[in-house]
Amino acid sequence: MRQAMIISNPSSGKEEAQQYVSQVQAILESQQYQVMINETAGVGDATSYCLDACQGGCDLVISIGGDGTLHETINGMMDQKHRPRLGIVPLGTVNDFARALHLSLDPDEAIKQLGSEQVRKVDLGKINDRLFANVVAAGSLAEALSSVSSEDKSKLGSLAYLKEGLKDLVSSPANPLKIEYDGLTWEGESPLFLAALTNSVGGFEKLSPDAVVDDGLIHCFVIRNISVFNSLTLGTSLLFGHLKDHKDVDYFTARDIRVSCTESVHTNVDGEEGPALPIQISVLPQHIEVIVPQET
Ligand SMILES: Nc1ncnc2c1ncn2[C@@H]1O[C@H](COP(=O)(O)OP(=O)(O)OP(=O)(O)O)[C@@H](O)[C@H]1O
Repeated sequence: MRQAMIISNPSSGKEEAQQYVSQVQAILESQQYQVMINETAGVGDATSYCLDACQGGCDLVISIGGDGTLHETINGMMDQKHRPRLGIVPLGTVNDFARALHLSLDPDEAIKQLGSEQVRKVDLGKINDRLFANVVAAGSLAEALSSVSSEDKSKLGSLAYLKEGLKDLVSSPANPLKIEYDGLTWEGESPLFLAALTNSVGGFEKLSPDAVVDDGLIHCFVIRNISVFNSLTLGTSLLFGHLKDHKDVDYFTARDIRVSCTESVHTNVDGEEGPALPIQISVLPQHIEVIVPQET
C-alpha cells in the first residue's frame, strides 16, 4: 500500500488546519494511501516529520499550512535521495508557492485538487545550508518586512507588505551590497535585493512575472537608492508587474549567487527571518514533484 504523511500546522493563518485534516485523510484513503497524521507544535517539527517521511520511503507528503510550514516541510528533503511527492493545502495568509502553482486558495477546492494525477517538477533554491521555495530578500527593507505583524498580515495580506514596504523604503538606509552571480558582479548601494524562484512574492503575483516554477533560474531584482516620489511608482510596478523595467531597479537571472556586505545585513527567506549576509544562493532545478490541478 502507498504511504502518505499529512503535516498540519494548527497555528497557520486563521488556525483552521484541524478542521481540514480529516477531509485530506479521506481523499488520500480513497486513493488507497495509508495515511499518517502529524500536527506541528513549533519550530522545526515540519522539517523532522518530512525527514522521517523521506527516510521511511513515504510516497506523498501533504503540507497543511502557510508558506512557513511549507518552507519547514521542504527542508526535511534536504540532501535526501528519496523525496516524496508534495501536496499543498494553503492555509497561510500569503501562500506564494500555491499561487505560483495555480493551486486553489480555497481550502476545500485545494483538497479536491489533491485527487489530481498530475504532478509538476518544481525548482527549489538553496541558501547556505537550507532550502527555500520562493524568495530570498536581503537588505534593510527585508528586515523591515520581517517585522510586519502577523495580525497585519492576516488582516491585509499582501497590502500589509506594500504598506510597510512603501513606508520603510523611504526611511530604510541603503547598504553597500556586492552581488556575485554566474561570473559577473553587481556592486552598489541598495535597500533591497530579491532573489525569486516564482512569480508570486509577498502575495504580489505579478512581482516577478517571468519567473516560472521549473525554469532553473533565480530571478534577481536590485532596488537602487530611491526617492519618496519614486517609491510610489515602484509600488505601482509591484502591483502591475513592471518592476524589472523600473528605472531604479536592476534585473538579471542567475544560477549561483553570493551576496555580501561590509555592514551587518539580515535576510528574509520565504517570509521568515533568514541568515545574515554573506549568503550563497543556488538553484536546484526541478528538484521536487508537486501535485497540481488536472489540466482540462
Ligand atoms: N503548533 C504551533 N503553534 C505555533 N506556531 C507553530 C506551531 N507549529 C508550527 N509553528 C510555527 O508556525 C510558523 C509557520 O506558520 P505559517 O507560515 O504556516 O503560517 P502563517 O504565518 O499564518 O502563514 P504565512 O507564512 O502565509 O503568512 C513556523 O514558524 C512554525 O515553526
